[in-house]
Order: sequence, then structure tokens, then C-alpha cells
Amino acid sequence: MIEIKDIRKAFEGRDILLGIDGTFQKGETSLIIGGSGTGKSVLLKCMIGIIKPETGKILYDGRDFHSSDEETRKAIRREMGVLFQGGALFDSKTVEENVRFPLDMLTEMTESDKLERVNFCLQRVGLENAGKRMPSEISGGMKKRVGIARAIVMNPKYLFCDEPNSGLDPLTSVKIDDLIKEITDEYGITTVVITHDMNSVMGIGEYIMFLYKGRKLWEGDNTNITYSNVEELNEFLFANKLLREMRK
Ligand SMILES: Nc1ncnc2c1ncn2[C@@H]1O[C@H](COP(=O)(O)OP(=O)(O)OP(=O)(O)O)[C@@H](O)[C@H]1O
Repeated sequence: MIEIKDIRKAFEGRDILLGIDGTFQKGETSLIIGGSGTGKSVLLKCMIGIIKPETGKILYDGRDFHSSDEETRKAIRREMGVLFQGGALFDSKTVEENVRFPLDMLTEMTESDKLERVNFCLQRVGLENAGKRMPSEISGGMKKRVGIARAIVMNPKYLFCDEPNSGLDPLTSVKIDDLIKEITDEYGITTVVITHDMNSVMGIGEYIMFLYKGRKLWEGDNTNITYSNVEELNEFLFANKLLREMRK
């Protein structure tokens, strides 16, 4: 479980996050949604420790990340898997080497154990035959799968995905969403996904936090999100013409 309490952040005197609270449960796929520039990525960066918030706490199963000593922060970081926007694969490394990278950097595992773990993760994301290929030789959807395999290779307790569907067609997006949700359920991970994608919101949003201009204006799930009275949320949700028509 990850709890965030009163997270505030400003850049050059401009308030970006104005006191965000929320709880992301173990074994659930939680979404942070909102329009462009509302602070979703800044919040995610605070959570993974790239940015230090001015105030507030981020508790990883009760451990306060930002006020812990370096040793504890390192330990918590090792429990995080991150799927970066665009995949962030190394172009000069094969798929297998990309997935193995965290094991090389952070563990003392033997070569054969690493290979076994990499093969397991590639198989889990449906890429068992792609290990020797280069990122330039695979599709966008496959690249996301490689990114997911790399994010889970260290067996994380916490998984963060920044816009996992960006650049994908709708069908591939749904497959990536389903994979993230399946992995979350299967391994009991606390998963936090940033998205704009309404299919994701309706499909996998077990907990949804809506940010607007640095504030949390609504929280709930995909069963009650379309019934909210929050005007800003409805504007965001029903910006899509098709959904607006369906609502009528
Ligand atoms: N390092 C930084 N220095 C100064 N301003 C920043 C920095 N990082 C983000 N910002 C500003 O914070 C605001 C929120 O940015 P953020 O990237 O969190 O938005 P977002 O909700 O993720 O948007 P999008 O959906 O377009 O990615 C933006 O106005 C952005 O310019």
C-alpha cells in the first residue's frame, strides 16, 4: 500500500501540487488522471523519489520515503518498478539485455539465474521469442511489453506506469492495460498508472484520482466515475464526443 499525505510542490514560486492525499492499495490498479499540465507527472516523480515535495509524506507500507535515511530509501527504490513513457529502452541493447539491465545493476545473481528470470518475464509478457531482437525491430506495443518485463524483473512491490498507452492503437492499448492489471492481480503489486485514456479509466480503474490544477477534485472507481457531479471531471470525461453521445 502507498499512502500520500498533503503533497505540495512549487517550481520557481509557481504552485504545481497544492496538497494531495490518497491511498493506493496492494493488488489494485490505481489511476491518476487529469488534463495536461495538472501535475500528474510531478506527483509520480515525487512518489518514485526523483522530486522531493516541499511538504507531505509518501508512505510505502508505512515507511516514510522522503524522511527515511539513504539506506531505507535505497531499499524502497529497489521495490519499485517503473514503466517510463515511451518505454525508455536502450536502442543499442537487445530486448533480453534491456530486461536484464536492472539485474546487472542491482543484484549479484548468477548469469544462469538472470537468464532464467529474464526468460520468465519475457514469457509473462508474451515475448518469449523476441529476446534477441533489437528495439528498432519490434512494434510499439512490443516495446511497451519489454518495458513491462523490465519493470517487473526485480519482482517489485510497487509498479508505476507513466502513460503506458501513449502512441498505441486502441486494441493494443487494451491489451497493455489488461497485462498491467493481470500482473498487478497475480503478484499483489501496488500499481499506479498515469493516463489520459478513457478506455483505461473505464477498463482497469479500480481506484481513480482526478487531478485538476494541482488539486485532487475527485476520487472513486470506474463504477461510479460517470455519476460524479464534479463539473471539471465531467468536462474531462465527456470531452470525447462519442462518450458525450452515449451519456445522453
Ligand atoms: N522541473 C520542472 N521545473 C519547472 N516546472 C515544471 C517542472 N516539471 C514540471 N513542471 C511544470 O509543472 C506543471 C505540471 O506538469 P506535469 O508534467 O506534472 O503535468 P501532467 O499533468 O503530467 O501533464 P501531461 O499530461 O501533459 O504530461 C507544468 O506546468 C510543468 O510545466
